[in-house]
Amino acid sequence: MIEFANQNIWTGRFDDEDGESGLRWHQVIQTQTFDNLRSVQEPHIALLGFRSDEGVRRNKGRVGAKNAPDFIRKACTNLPYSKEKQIPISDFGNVVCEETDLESARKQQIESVSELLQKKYFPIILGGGHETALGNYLALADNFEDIGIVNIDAHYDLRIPVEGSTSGTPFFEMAHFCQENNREFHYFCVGIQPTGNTEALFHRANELNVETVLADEIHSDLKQTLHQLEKFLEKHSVIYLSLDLDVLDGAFAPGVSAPCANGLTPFQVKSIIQKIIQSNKIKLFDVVELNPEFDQDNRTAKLAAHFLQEFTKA
Ligand SMILES: N=CN[C@@H](CCC(=O)O)C(=O)O
Ligand SMILES: [Mn+2]
Ligand SMILES: [Mn+2]
Repeated sequence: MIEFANQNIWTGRFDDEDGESGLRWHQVIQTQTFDNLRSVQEPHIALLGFRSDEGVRRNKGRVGAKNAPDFIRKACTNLPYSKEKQIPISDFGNVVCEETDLESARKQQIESVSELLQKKYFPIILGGGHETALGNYLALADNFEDIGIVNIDAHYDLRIPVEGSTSGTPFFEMAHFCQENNREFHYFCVGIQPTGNTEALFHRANELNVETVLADEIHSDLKQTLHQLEKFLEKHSVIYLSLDLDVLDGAFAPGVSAPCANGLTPFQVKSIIQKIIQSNKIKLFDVVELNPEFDQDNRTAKLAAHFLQEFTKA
């Protein structure tokens, strides 16, 4: 089910005395539906929420991520916006997971994201638990061949879907899809915590040729990480970027299902994101695992907004 974009979310402070240079997101965002959607000729962001935490529930996590998309929008509403230096943003509302029917919501998600890609939008998908990632990847795979996956996450999310798809299985399911469809699986996972992944997960990552950067490696040499990332970016024509907010230290990002010890700083995450944007190859970004119920002063949602601002730069 698709829930129409709600213009009432996009309200905030007005600085009319400053004219155009005082603009904020809520003054420029356009709400849109998929009816008669036309292709865009210039770079244009399409925000789409994925209101689901069914994957988190199935993965025995702390539910609440289904309400994240509107909290992220709220955190974006007062961000400054320059018509000259930023690209247009449209809000397409939310794909909604009804009750436990993640599979139907995913079908809708693949259709909607695929349409946005075909109409040349840059989709930014607001999760949702990390189950959000699978539909995004499958939509990309419908439209592009050589996809490099970058996941900024404390966890590999390479669990075997024993009882169906969960927030812990999406990258395993992508690998499985690739095997079934004779495609290559290229997965670069950055921010991994040895305390957050069992030996089985490290082993699976190794078997699937996953390129891993540990959180500690970033703490000791961010430049080296960016260099390693650059080499991965060079090898692929299309990049899919997923950001699981639990990669950030729990002190910065308490509003997640599984808060992180020894996690990354906002600056480290932003540097990684900037490097990926500079490649000009990114076709889709998702930000997942915000759980507003555990957030403090909306600081995790504000971090998500802080990172989203990077993608709007022309
Ligand atoms: N999205 C994935 N989450 C982690 C959760 C870990 C935890 O609950 O501690 C995982 O499955 O590995
Ligand atoms: Mn995680
Ligand atoms: Mn994850």
